[in-house]
Amino acid sequence: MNTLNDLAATIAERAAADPDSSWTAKLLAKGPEKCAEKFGEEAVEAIIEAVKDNRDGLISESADVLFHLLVMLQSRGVALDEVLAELQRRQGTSGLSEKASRTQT
Ligand SMILES: N=c1c2ncn([C@@H]3O[C@H](COP(=O)(O)OP(=O)(O)OP(=O)(O)O)[C@@H](O)[C@H]3O)c2ncn1[C@@H]1O[C@H](COP(=O)(O)O)[C@@H](O)[C@H]1O
Repeated sequence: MNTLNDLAATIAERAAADPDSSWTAKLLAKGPEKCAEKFGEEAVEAIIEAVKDNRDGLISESADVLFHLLVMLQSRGVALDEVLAELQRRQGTSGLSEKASRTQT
């Protein structure tokens, strides 16, 4: 998890950097919609590798997905810690129980 935290900190720093000097700064300068679009593209690429059962491709594309997720969060001012806190809150709650509680009327 340290790697993700370190990457989120780098991305936050890049928000104030010159777009000509950094891919992250360049993407952030294009706005949240572009960051979201890029995240979607990377997610689709990861899906394709998973369907193809290409292990190395899935690892590589998953790294792209995580990086671009963090850029998208940065673009909307959401901290990684907020997402981790939500995951922490869900710990111990079965996904099946949670789904059942939502579908009951
Ligand atoms: N983890 C990443 C990372 N993963 C992917 N990418 C870049 O994301 C870009 C998008 O990938 P694509 O496959 O879409 O390539 P593309 O050239 O845009 O292709 P198309 O637009 O033509 O589809 C590529 O340029 C990758 O290099 C990343 N760029 C940066 N980081 C991290 O962010 C740090 C800061 O990077 P800079 O902001 O560039 O200084 C780096 O030290 C890394 O730790």
